[in-house]
Amino acid sequence: MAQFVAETSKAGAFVRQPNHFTDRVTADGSSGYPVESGCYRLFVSLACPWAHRAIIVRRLLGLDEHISLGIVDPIRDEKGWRFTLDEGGRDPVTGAAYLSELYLASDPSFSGRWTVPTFYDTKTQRIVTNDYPQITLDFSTQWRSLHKSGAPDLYPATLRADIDAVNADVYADVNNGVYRCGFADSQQAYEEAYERLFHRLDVPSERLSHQRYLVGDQLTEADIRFFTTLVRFDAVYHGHFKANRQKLAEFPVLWAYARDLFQTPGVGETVDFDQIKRHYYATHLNINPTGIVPVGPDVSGWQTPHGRV
Ligand SMILES: N[C@@H](CCC(=O)N[C@@H](CS)C(=O)NCC(=O)O)C(=O)O
Repeated sequence: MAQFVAETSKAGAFVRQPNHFTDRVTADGSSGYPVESGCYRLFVSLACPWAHRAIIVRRLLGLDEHISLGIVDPIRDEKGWRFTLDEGGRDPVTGAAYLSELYLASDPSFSGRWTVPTFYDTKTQRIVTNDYPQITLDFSTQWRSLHKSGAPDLYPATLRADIDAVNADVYADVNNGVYRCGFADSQQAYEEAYERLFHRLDVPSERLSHQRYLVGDQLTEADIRFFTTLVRFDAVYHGHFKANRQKLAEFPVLWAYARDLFQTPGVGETVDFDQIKRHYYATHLNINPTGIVPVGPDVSGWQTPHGRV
């Protein structure tokens, strides 16, 4: 039985649902949602790689001063993401007990999965977007007036074409590729996803042996997107999703690269291995019916010197 039946093809491959809310916050406000400090709330799970991108970019750009963060319980129940980490089991800003309440208040006909990240406007009390690839690009380009001084340019105009090309491959074969391994409902779909995943890990391994970052000589959106999958690799994807040709720690270049990113101020602090493991192992019960969460791996290696320059 597939993890998500509605998102499984006849051949047993996982085909991710499209994003439903695709409005945008813009610098000039032409979208109806202007950039404004203190108005918007980002709902995340610390376990979720798509949400993790937004957490990291928000932090690196200093937008944590301007966009509040709502964190759901890493373990969903049959009604989805819950605010059980908050006092009284309700999000303190919206009063919601479940993220689904915000989806249905924004669109009563919504019938897909309620997903994080969700970007919410506290003024109109509506979801602006759950379009995760656009959220971080807009943080970089539209929210510039509120970036902290010295914030990195994670999506520089001159590198955008390269960043977009790398992101497209990494999305298909790595970010979503691990899910295509884990949620495959046939041997063939799993093996295809597995081959593509490890091919796509071998290619940047070569590139990263002579350059510090994926595109150009600076940290960009491409590195953040790659990182959120790499940091989960040994803890969950290797075992739970059967992405097990190698562990990340067995790829010398990629492992050093990932540690370099982890040790970048603002990045490692956003990683919560406990919530990551509990979410995957205790939520996808089709894959792990006992719900037992593994004790390992030892994550102390993330702090060891990476030696990259
Ligand atoms: N919005 C995208 C990606 C975001 C996403 O998949 N988030 C996961 C967590 S990593 C989620 O919220 N899943 C909720 C669910 O499966 O019910 C999608 O719809 O597939």
